Amino acid sequence: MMGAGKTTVGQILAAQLGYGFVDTDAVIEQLTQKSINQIFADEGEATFRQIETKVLSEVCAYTRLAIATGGGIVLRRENWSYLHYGLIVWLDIPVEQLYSRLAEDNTRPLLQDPDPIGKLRSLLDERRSLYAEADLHITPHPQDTPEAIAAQVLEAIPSVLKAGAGNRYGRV
Ligand SMILES: Nc1ncnc2c1ncn2[C@@H]1O[C@H](COP(=O)(O)OP(=O)(O)O)[C@@H](O)[C@H]1O
Ligand SMILES: O=C(O)C1=C[C@@H](OP(=O)(O)O)[C@@H](O)[C@H](O)C1
Ligand SMILES: [Mg+2]
Repeated sequence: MMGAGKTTVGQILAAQLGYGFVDTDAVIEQLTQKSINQIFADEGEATFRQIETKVLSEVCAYTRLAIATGGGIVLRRENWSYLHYGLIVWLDIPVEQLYSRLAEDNTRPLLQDPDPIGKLRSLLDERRSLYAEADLHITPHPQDTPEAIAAQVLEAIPSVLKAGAGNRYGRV
Protein backbone atom coordinates (compact mmCIF):
# COMPACT_ATOMS: atom_id res chain seq x y z
CA MET A 1 0.00 0.00 0.00
CA MET A 2 0.95 3.66 -0.29
CA GLY A 3 3.11 4.54 2.68
CA ALA A 4 4.04 0.95 3.47
CA GLY A 5 7.70 1.75 2.88
CA LYS A 6 8.34 0.12 -0.49
CA THR A 7 10.55 2.95 -1.74
CA THR A 8 12.43 3.31 1.55
CA VAL A 9 12.86 -0.38 2.40
CA GLY A 10 13.49 -1.34 -1.23
CA GLN A 11 16.58 0.87 -1.38
CA ILE A 12 18.00 -0.64 1.79
CA LEU A 13 17.27 -4.15 0.57
CA ALA A 14 18.98 -3.46 -2.76
CA ALA A 15 22.08 -2.13 -0.99
CA GLN A 16 22.23 -5.15 1.31
CA LEU A 17 21.87 -7.57 -1.60
CA GLY A 18 24.34 -5.66 -3.76
CA TYR A 19 21.52 -5.21 -6.27
CA GLY A 20 20.49 -2.20 -8.30
CA PHE A 21 17.35 -0.33 -7.30
CA VAL A 22 14.48 1.04 -9.37
CA ASP A 23 11.30 2.75 -8.26
CA THR A 24 8.61 2.56 -10.95
CA ASP A 25 7.12 5.91 -9.88
CA ALA A 26 10.52 7.60 -10.22
CA VAL A 27 10.99 6.10 -13.70
CA ILE A 28 7.51 7.31 -14.69
CA GLU A 29 8.36 10.82 -13.47
CA GLN A 30 11.63 10.81 -15.41
CA LEU A 31 10.01 9.52 -18.59
CA THR A 32 7.11 11.94 -18.55
CA GLN A 33 8.98 14.85 -16.96
CA LYS A 34 5.93 15.23 -14.72
CA SER A 35 5.21 14.47 -11.09
CA ILE A 36 2.80 11.64 -10.27
CA ASN A 37 0.35 14.33 -9.11
CA GLN A 38 0.63 16.13 -12.45
CA ILE A 39 0.07 12.94 -14.44
CA PHE A 40 -3.08 12.14 -12.45
CA ALA A 41 -4.31 15.73 -12.80
CA ASP A 42 -3.52 16.16 -16.52
CA GLU A 43 -4.13 12.70 -17.90
CA GLY A 44 -5.98 10.74 -15.23
CA GLU A 45 -5.35 7.50 -13.41
CA ALA A 46 -6.01 5.30 -16.46
CA THR A 47 -3.12 6.88 -18.38
CA PHE A 48 -0.88 6.59 -15.30
CA ARG A 49 -1.72 2.86 -15.10
CA GLN A 50 -0.83 2.39 -18.78
CA ILE A 51 2.56 4.03 -18.29
CA GLU A 52 3.09 2.05 -15.09
CA THR A 53 2.52 -1.24 -16.91
CA LYS A 54 4.90 -0.23 -19.70
CA VAL A 55 7.60 0.69 -17.17
CA LEU A 56 7.12 -2.52 -15.19
CA SER A 57 7.31 -4.57 -18.40
CA GLU A 58 10.71 -3.03 -19.13
CA VAL A 59 12.29 -3.18 -15.66
CA CYS A 60 11.05 -6.63 -14.66
CA ALA A 61 13.44 -8.44 -16.96
CA TYR A 62 16.60 -7.28 -15.17
CA THR A 63 18.33 -9.59 -12.75
CA ARG A 64 19.96 -8.42 -9.51
CA LEU A 65 17.48 -5.60 -9.18
CA ALA A 66 15.14 -4.62 -6.37
CA ILE A 67 12.04 -2.84 -7.66
CA ALA A 68 9.73 -0.67 -5.59
CA THR A 69 6.41 -0.38 -7.37
CA GLY A 70 3.49 1.89 -6.68
CA GLY A 71 0.86 0.35 -4.43
CA GLY A 72 -1.64 0.11 -7.29
CA ILE A 73 0.55 -2.16 -9.42
CA VAL A 74 -1.52 -5.15 -8.28
CA LEU A 75 -4.68 -3.84 -9.94
CA ARG A 76 -3.97 -4.91 -13.52
CA ARG A 77 -3.87 -8.64 -14.06
CA GLU A 78 -1.35 -8.10 -16.87
CA ASN A 79 1.12 -6.69 -14.32
CA TRP A 80 1.25 -10.01 -12.49
CA SER A 81 2.95 -11.71 -15.42
CA TYR A 82 5.72 -9.12 -15.05
CA LEU A 83 5.78 -9.16 -11.25
CA HIS A 84 6.27 -12.91 -11.29
CA TYR A 85 9.67 -12.49 -12.95
CA GLY A 86 10.78 -11.75 -9.41
CA LEU A 87 9.98 -12.46 -5.83
CA ILE A 88 7.04 -10.33 -4.72
CA VAL A 89 7.05 -8.87 -1.22
CA TRP A 90 3.97 -7.44 0.52
CA LEU A 91 4.78 -5.01 3.30
CA ASP A 92 1.56 -5.21 5.30
CA ILE A 93 1.21 -2.08 7.44
CA PRO A 94 -1.98 -1.14 9.31
CA VAL A 95 -4.04 1.69 7.87
CA GLU A 96 -3.58 3.92 10.95
CA GLN A 97 0.18 3.75 10.47
CA LEU A 98 -0.05 4.41 6.73
CA TYR A 99 -2.15 7.43 7.54
CA SER A 100 0.22 8.81 10.14
CA ARG A 101 3.08 8.52 7.65
CA LEU A 102 1.19 10.15 4.78
CA ALA A 103 -1.00 12.70 6.59
CA GLU A 104 1.41 15.56 5.80
CA ASP A 105 2.42 14.19 2.40
CA ASN A 106 0.67 15.62 -0.67
CA THR A 107 2.47 13.50 -3.28
CA ARG A 108 -0.18 10.74 -3.34
CA PRO A 109 -2.99 11.99 -5.62
CA LEU A 110 -5.41 9.27 -4.51
CA LEU A 111 -5.21 10.60 -0.94
CA GLN A 112 -6.18 14.16 -1.88
CA ASP A 113 -9.59 13.27 -0.52
CA PRO A 114 -11.75 14.84 2.22
CA ASP A 115 -11.46 11.56 4.13
CA PRO A 116 -7.93 10.25 3.50
CA ILE A 117 -8.03 7.56 6.19
CA GLY A 118 -11.36 6.31 4.85
CA LYS A 119 -9.82 6.30 1.38
CA LEU A 120 -6.85 4.26 2.61
CA ARG A 121 -9.28 1.81 4.25
CA SER A 122 -11.33 1.38 1.10
CA LEU A 123 -8.23 0.99 -1.10
CA LEU A 124 -6.85 -1.67 1.24
CA ASP A 125 -10.23 -3.46 1.32
CA GLU A 126 -10.25 -3.52 -2.49
CA ARG A 127 -6.65 -4.65 -2.76
CA ARG A 128 -6.03 -6.95 0.19
CA SER A 129 -6.80 -10.15 -1.75
CA LEU A 130 -4.41 -9.00 -4.50
CA TYR A 131 -1.58 -8.16 -2.10
CA ALA A 132 -2.14 -11.60 -0.59
CA GLU A 133 -0.92 -13.09 -3.89
CA ALA A 134 2.62 -11.91 -3.08
CA ASP A 135 5.29 -14.53 -2.42
CA LEU A 136 6.23 -13.02 0.93
CA HIS A 137 3.91 -11.42 3.46
CA ILE A 138 5.83 -9.25 5.93
CA THR A 139 3.99 -7.84 8.97
CA PRO A 140 6.42 -5.55 10.79
CA HIS A 141 5.88 -4.27 14.32
CA PRO A 142 4.80 -0.63 14.50
CA GLN A 143 8.18 0.53 15.82
CA ASP A 144 10.31 -1.32 13.27
CA THR A 145 12.74 0.85 11.37
CA PRO A 146 13.13 0.51 7.58
CA GLU A 147 16.45 -1.27 8.26
CA ALA A 148 14.74 -3.78 10.55
CA ILE A 149 12.04 -4.40 7.95
CA ALA A 150 14.64 -4.94 5.22
CA ALA A 151 16.29 -7.47 7.54
CA GLN A 152 12.94 -9.27 7.97
CA VAL A 153 12.58 -9.50 4.20
CA LEU A 154 16.10 -10.84 3.79
CA GLU A 155 15.54 -13.39 6.50
CA ALA A 156 12.28 -14.59 4.95
CA ILE A 157 13.59 -15.00 1.37
CA PRO A 158 15.11 -18.47 1.90
CA SER A 159 11.74 -19.82 3.04
CA VAL A 160 10.33 -18.95 -0.38
CA LEU A 161 13.33 -20.30 -2.24
CA LYS A 162 13.01 -23.62 -0.45
CA ALA A 163 9.27 -23.80 -1.04
CA GLY A 164 9.62 -26.13 -4.00
CA ALA A 165 12.35 -28.00 -5.85
CA GLY A 166 12.95 -26.51 -9.26
CA ASN A 167 11.37 -23.26 -8.13
CA ARG A 168 11.40 -20.28 -10.45
CA TYR A 169 13.77 -18.21 -8.34
CA GLY A 170 16.98 -19.83 -9.43
CA ARG A 171 18.22 -16.57 -10.89
CA VAL A 172 17.19 -14.18 -8.10
N1 LIG B 1 9.57 1.62 8.94
C1 LIG B 1 9.24 2.90 8.87
N2 LIG B 1 9.06 3.62 9.99
C2 LIG B 1 8.69 4.91 9.94
N3 LIG B 1 8.51 5.62 8.80
C3 LIG B 1 8.68 4.96 7.64
C4 LIG B 1 9.05 3.58 7.61
N4 LIG B 1 9.13 3.20 6.31
C5 LIG B 1 8.83 4.28 5.58
N5 LIG B 1 8.57 5.34 6.37
C6 LIG B 1 8.17 6.71 5.94
O1 LIG B 1 6.85 6.60 5.43
C7 LIG B 1 6.72 7.43 4.28
C8 LIG B 1 6.31 6.55 3.09
O2 LIG B 1 7.41 5.69 2.77
P1 LIG B 1 7.68 5.22 1.28
O3 LIG B 1 8.93 4.43 1.29
O4 LIG B 1 7.59 6.36 0.34
O5 LIG B 1 6.42 4.25 1.06
P2 LIG B 1 5.79 3.70 -0.29
O6 LIG B 1 6.84 3.75 -1.35
O7 LIG B 1 5.38 2.30 0.04
O8 LIG B 1 4.63 4.60 -0.56
C9 LIG B 1 8.06 8.14 4.08
O9 LIG B 1 7.99 9.39 4.71
C10 LIG B 1 9.04 7.25 4.82
O10 LIG B 1 10.14 7.96 5.33
O1 LIG C 1 -1.46 2.93 -4.47
C1 LIG C 1 -1.55 3.59 -5.53
O2 LIG C 1 -2.50 3.46 -6.33
C2 LIG C 1 -0.47 4.57 -5.84
C3 LIG C 1 0.70 4.52 -5.11
C4 LIG C 1 1.79 5.48 -5.32
O3 LIG C 1 3.06 4.86 -5.02
P1 LIG C 1 3.50 4.42 -3.54
O4 LIG C 1 2.79 3.11 -3.26
O5 LIG C 1 4.97 4.27 -3.62
O6 LIG C 1 3.04 5.48 -2.63
C5 LIG C 1 1.79 5.99 -6.77
O7 LIG C 1 2.12 4.95 -7.65
C6 LIG C 1 0.45 6.54 -7.12
O8 LIG C 1 0.21 7.67 -6.29
C7 LIG C 1 -0.68 5.52 -6.96
MG1 LIG D 1 6.93 4.54 -3.28
